Amino acid sequence: MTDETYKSGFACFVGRPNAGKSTLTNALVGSKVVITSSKPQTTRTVVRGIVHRDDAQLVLVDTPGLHKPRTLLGERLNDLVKTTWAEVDVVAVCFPANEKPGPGDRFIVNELAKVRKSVKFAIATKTDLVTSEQLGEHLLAIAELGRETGTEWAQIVPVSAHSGDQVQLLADLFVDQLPEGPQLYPDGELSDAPEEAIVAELIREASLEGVRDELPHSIAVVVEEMGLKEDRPADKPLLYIYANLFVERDSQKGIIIGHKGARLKEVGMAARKQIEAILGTPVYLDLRVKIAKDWQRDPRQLRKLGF
Ligand SMILES: Nc1nc2c(ncn2[C@@H]2O[C@H](COP(=O)(O)OP(=O)(O)OP(=O)(O)O)[C@@H](O)[C@H]2O)c(=O)[nH]1
Repeated sequence: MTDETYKSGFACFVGRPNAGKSTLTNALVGSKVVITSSKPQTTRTVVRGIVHRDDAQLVLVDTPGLHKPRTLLGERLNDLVKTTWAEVDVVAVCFPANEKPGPGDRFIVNELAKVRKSVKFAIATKTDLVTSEQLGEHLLAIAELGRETGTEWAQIVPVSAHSGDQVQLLADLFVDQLPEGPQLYPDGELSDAPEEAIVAELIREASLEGVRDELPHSIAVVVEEMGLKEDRPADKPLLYIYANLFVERDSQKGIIIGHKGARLKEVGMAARKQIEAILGTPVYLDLRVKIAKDWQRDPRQLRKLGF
């Protein structure tokens, strides 16, 4: 007799920027889709990807980075992160194997240690970038960080999202932690995000390319209108997207738009290519930059922008 118990639940990746969380999410989901939540600005709220298996469904939730809050947005984001940690079945901290665990990692692990009831995994990501000796040292450093902070790692797992090494094992270990439960999403669904949210996130990502340090949290994207153009033949559809990109200040507007609009044009093209690849339809993207003054500090504007 086979065991027919079906399991379902949630896991969430945390880690410093560039730790490899999104890439690992994609590797687990098995699709190059950018996976996002039901709200705009998803990497800052919650990002979900869904791993479908015969025996289980694993919903991956991504959270924004935790940081020292300086604005109302910063505070809300940190609260959101901790609420998520307490609600998921597993919290997995990603430590890139090619970088020594540092103060940033310690900060995250310390905060996580305060959330007592969650099951915690440590993941050594990007293992393809290091030798086995280096990986060994890295794993010891992770274990040590656990001891120092009073964090009990249920698993310490080395993986490479690029080569695929151990990705399957990681999925199995996640599933082991899930409770018995029903299928939460229909077969084949990769994300519960409405298309508008995916599109907004792709535009935001493209607009941050190369200016992340200058404008870390200052950009919000709202898709105002999206639909198939009506006057097109059925075999030549064109998706019309009208989106606003909000920045806080005039100077930021200049950065986004660039000299004679050159940068905005690049952003639009990069975003359009990504959107077309994911939605499978040619896209006409109408992108405008607007100023929503100090939106991060203004509760009304935050609500309007989806926070
Ligand atoms: N060699 C190698 N590079 C990787 C691997 N996983 C991710 N990367 C690279 O590391 C960089 C960061 O990866 P992301 O997945 O965007 O990292 P993240 O943690 O989601 O980053 P944030 O969104 O900034 O928090 C990208 O350039 C990836 O291509 C891996 O397994 N091997």
